[in-house]
Amino acid sequence: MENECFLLCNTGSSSIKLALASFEQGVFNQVNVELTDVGLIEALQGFLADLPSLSGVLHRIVHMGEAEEGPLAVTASSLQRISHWASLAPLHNYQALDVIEIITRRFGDLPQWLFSDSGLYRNLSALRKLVPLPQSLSTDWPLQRYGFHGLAHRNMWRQLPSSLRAKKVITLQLGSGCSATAWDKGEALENSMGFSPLDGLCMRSRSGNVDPGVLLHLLSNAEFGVEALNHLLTQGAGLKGISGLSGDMRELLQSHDERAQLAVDYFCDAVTRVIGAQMVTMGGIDGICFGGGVGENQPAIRAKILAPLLAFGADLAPELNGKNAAFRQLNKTGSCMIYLTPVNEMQEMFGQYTEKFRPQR
Ligand SMILES: Nc1ncnc2c1ncn2[C@@H]1O[C@H](COP(=O)(O)OP(=O)(O)O)[C@@H](O)[C@H]1O
Ligand SMILES: CC(=O)OP(=O)(O)O
Ligand SMILES: [Mg+2]
Repeated sequence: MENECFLLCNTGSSSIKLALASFEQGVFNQVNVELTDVGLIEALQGFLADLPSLSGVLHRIVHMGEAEEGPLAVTASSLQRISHWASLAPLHNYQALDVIEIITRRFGDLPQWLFSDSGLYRNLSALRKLVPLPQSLSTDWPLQRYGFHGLAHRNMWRQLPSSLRAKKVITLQLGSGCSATAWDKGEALENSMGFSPLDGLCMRSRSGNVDPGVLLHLLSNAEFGVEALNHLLTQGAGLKGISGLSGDMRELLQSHDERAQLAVDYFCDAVTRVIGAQMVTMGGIDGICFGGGVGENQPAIRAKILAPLLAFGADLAPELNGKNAAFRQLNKTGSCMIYLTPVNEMQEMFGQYTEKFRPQR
């Protein structure tokens, strides 16, 4: 039926995004609720209070190991899969399970569909999957790199002109969680997150890369157990940990505190370095895309990240790099195209759903 309506749910680490969608209108009525102001359940129940009749519910799930991108039906076994990976994505999978449970209680056996954020990377090369440890150490949670933000990265890449999609591109999702994906001819070659969404770039409250020696040192203190370390790396590190002030880039940019400025510098440097590493392993770069709450809204951060990359053809045009967060090209010259690609994971989910299930007319 053409006038079906779907509910879309995206539980991020700092926000829940909810929307409706139909085949005629696409995604509409999207609300983004920052979970600092309101709790997850309150936000969801507020949205559920006044809904048209639904034909299905679509969920973004951050860690599903090497499951396909989606849509995957919600069944006992797919729910078990979300639980299985939850300890590696504690800011995401548990909340998504809560959302699915609330919806199941409210709507009974209304079809629900999952879209895996790690699915984009299920076919990485053996080299890119490698974690340099004996593989026999863990069988239930294979010690390898996965990668996340697949929906966001695919959505950014999709917005590019087809000539650029056929080349070497890096997409940057800089939000609460942050990651970079290297694309060559439409294939995702790697993501800066690895075994878990803690890896790679410095984030709002997640550490990104840390010398494992630091972690061993912290654990050698008898009063500092695994739980405390997990809390530190997921909720007390990154921008928040460095600044001691806040993980929110808006607050750091307004602050004159030295630690806040250092946190911003560290964040930008980490992104520049990852672009550098991905560019070199791809053997060049033709385009860079900025997305996510920080990437879309902060021209100064984009400029700081790209400044060292001028020598590699990334020539950001200051007059195009303004506050307006709409899709556009940000360079006029230079061999590396620069784009602002506002991320819409909801559109990506609904697009994938539509491709598979829209009745043929
Ligand atoms: N105008 C802005 N300037 C800088 N940072 C912002 C702005 N708006 C949002 N953010 C940051 O982006 C994050 C939200 O980005 P988003 O991509 O929606 O992230 P997520 O999906 O990870 O919650 C917030 O946590 C906030 O720190
Ligand atoms: C994977 C991840 O970190 O997601 P988010 O940025 O939505 O928290
Ligand atoms: Mg997100």
